[in-house]
Order: sequence, then structure tokens, then C-alpha cells
Amino acid sequence: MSDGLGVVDVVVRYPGADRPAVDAVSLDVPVGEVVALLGPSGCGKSSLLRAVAGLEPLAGGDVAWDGVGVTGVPVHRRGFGLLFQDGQLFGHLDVAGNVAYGLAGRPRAERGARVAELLDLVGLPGTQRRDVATLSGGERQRVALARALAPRPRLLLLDEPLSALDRSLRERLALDLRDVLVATGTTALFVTHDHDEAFAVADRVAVMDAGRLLQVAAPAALWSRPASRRVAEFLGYEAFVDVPADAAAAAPGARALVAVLDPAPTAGTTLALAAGAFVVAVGDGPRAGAPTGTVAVLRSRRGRTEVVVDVPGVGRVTALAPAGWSCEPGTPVPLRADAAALASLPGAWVTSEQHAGS
Ligand SMILES: Nc1ncnc2c1ncn2[C@@H]1O[C@H](COP(=O)(O)OP(=O)(O)OP(=O)(O)O)[C@@H](O)[C@H]1O
Repeated sequence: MSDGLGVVDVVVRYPGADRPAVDAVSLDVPVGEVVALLGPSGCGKSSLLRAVAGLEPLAGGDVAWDGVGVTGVPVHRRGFGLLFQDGQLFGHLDVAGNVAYGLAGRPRAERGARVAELLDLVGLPGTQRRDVATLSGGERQRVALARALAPRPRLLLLDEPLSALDRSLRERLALDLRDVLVATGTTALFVTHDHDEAFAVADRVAVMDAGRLLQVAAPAALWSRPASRRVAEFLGYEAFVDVPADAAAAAPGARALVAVLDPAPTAGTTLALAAGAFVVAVGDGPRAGAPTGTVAVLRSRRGRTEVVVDVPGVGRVTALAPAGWSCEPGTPVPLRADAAALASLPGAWVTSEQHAGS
């Protein structure tokens, strides 16, 4: 077992439930690494995090730090820090009192210096004397993060720490959170249901579904090589096409997808298509054998035009077009395939063990 957190075959089972909330999950988090637990609501992310913290009993398996089991060690003796969705600041203490909470027993000057250091780090310098009731939601979570980091926990466990904030604040805070975790060299396990957030914060992302761990990989590898259709769907891939044995006989859409991939995918591979797997070939005239889609919906998003098209042999997908481009629904438009928004899925089911650490 490596240094850092070791989760081995952990099972969490709630009384009366017909299946375990966490079903034989194994995962390592080496020292200094940030791992996001990502998955749909109810897949068992929080249960696994709570089991690591010691807040949920294990029905099976073991949790270890540096190879030493901590299963019998009470929550407050594990040396793990916790941060939840609502940071739950102490209302009767000011900002400094909250951040210094875990530093009881340290000399006053040391506490003061550590509080100042952390408030600088989380972007709230000089706020020691602020009443926490006057802080915004984002500021409260920054103070809660400073409080969790102050005692230098050997592992920080974060459960949806940004989910109570609005979207734009969440995106900014996710990047700040990553910077703070890296700057402090903190080892962390981070629960989220938002893949953008997981990709922004984590060194590796662990995808869970129905209590099981489906894949663990660095963000770029997860995006380009999802281990299964389920993982790809969860990441936002919206259509799937099986590579035909006889490409020449396939529909133009499927043929165009196969043609842009290098090396060419073998027959039987499933291609996963994200938004942008097709772009509208504005200005292209009709070409024999070129793919065409029929426009269903047009929408503008973040300065570009998304065109939902029905492509024979492929299905309904989101193609991209230049900002401002427009046409009537029902119009056939020429398309080009873009390899950057395509992933090839393995032909057979790949287990989490094969992918853990990839
Ligand atoms: N204290 C509990 N008692 C009984 N069942 C529970 C308890 N906590 C969670 N569960 C169930 O265990 C399963 C996993 O829940 P968990 O909260 O771990 O999922 P999650 O992936 O964190 O979901 P979310 O993103 O919605 O918080 C769910 O079916 C949930 O209803």
C-alpha cells in the first residue's frame, strides 16, 4: 500500500437498504494529491467520504493512512480535516476565532501568524475581526477552508464545498481552491457531482455509480478515454456510434467520424460524441458522400452557436457553428467531423481495478 490514504474494498451499508451505498471500493490517494469523487446524486460519494472520515462504520474493507489501518481510530484522532457544503462557521466567534479553532493550545503569536497566513492564502487578508454573519456565501466558504487547513491536516475531506454557491462564483472558487490545495501541498479527497468542478480541482478523478468505482484517471485521460459508456454519458458525451465493419457501406455521418480519427478505430469500437463532434461546414456546397444534418434547434451559448442536428446513422447531436450563424429549423446543413470532440470506448467492459491509477 502506498503512502497517503489507502481505501481497500470499503463497503458502507445502511440499515434496511437493499444494496450497499458503497460497494467494495478501493482507491489510493498518495500524499500531495487531490482526488475528486465524481458521480450522480445518490451514487455513494458522500458515504465513502464519511467512511474515510470515520463518520460511517465500515461493513467491510479497511481505511489506512501510510499503510496503517485507521478503522478503529475515532474521527478526531485521524488527523483528517473536514469541509462541508455549508462551512458551518461558529457564529459567536469572529473570522480569526473561527480560523484559529483547531489551533487551541498553540502559543498566541503562532496562532495569530497562522491565521494571517491562511487568510492571505484564501484571499481574505485583514479580515480577522469581521463578524462572520457579515460575510457573503463565498467568503464564508473561504473562511471554512482556512479553518480546515489551519491545523495542517494530513488529509482534507471536502464534501460538495462549493455547491451552495452560484455558478460563476463556483467556477472562480474551484480554481482558487485548487491553488490553495497545491500551495499548501494538501492531500485531499473532494466530493462533487459537477464534472467541470472535478476537472478544475483534481489531479485525478474517481467516477462512481451505484456504489461502485467505475474509473480513476487524470482529467485529460478520463475525457479522452472514458472506460465505459456509463462514464462517457456521465461526462456529457451525448451520442454513441459503433464503428461499422464495412465503412464504405456506412451512413456518411458515421463514415466522416471514422475518417477523422488517426489511427482509424477498428470495427466494433464505440465512438462517443461530445458537443462539437460535428461542426457546421459553413460555405461548403453539397458534396457527394459528405455528411448532412437536419437542424432541430439553434441556441447561442458563450459566444458561439450550438446547432442541434439529426444526423442519419448517428442520431441527435450538438454541432457547433460560428457565432451569429443562423438558419431555419428543418434545414439540411453540411457537416464536418472534429476528432477533438470524439472518444473511442473500449470494446469490452473494463473494471475499476484495471483503470485505478491509470
Ligand atoms: N444515513 C443514511 N441512511 C440511509 N440511507 C442513506 C443514508 N445516507 C445516504 N443513504 C443512501 O445511500 C445512498 C448513497 O448516498 P450518498 O449521500 O452517499 O450519495 P451521494 O453520491 O453523495 O449523493 P448526493 O450527491 O446526492 O449527496 C443513497 O441511496 C442514499 O439515499
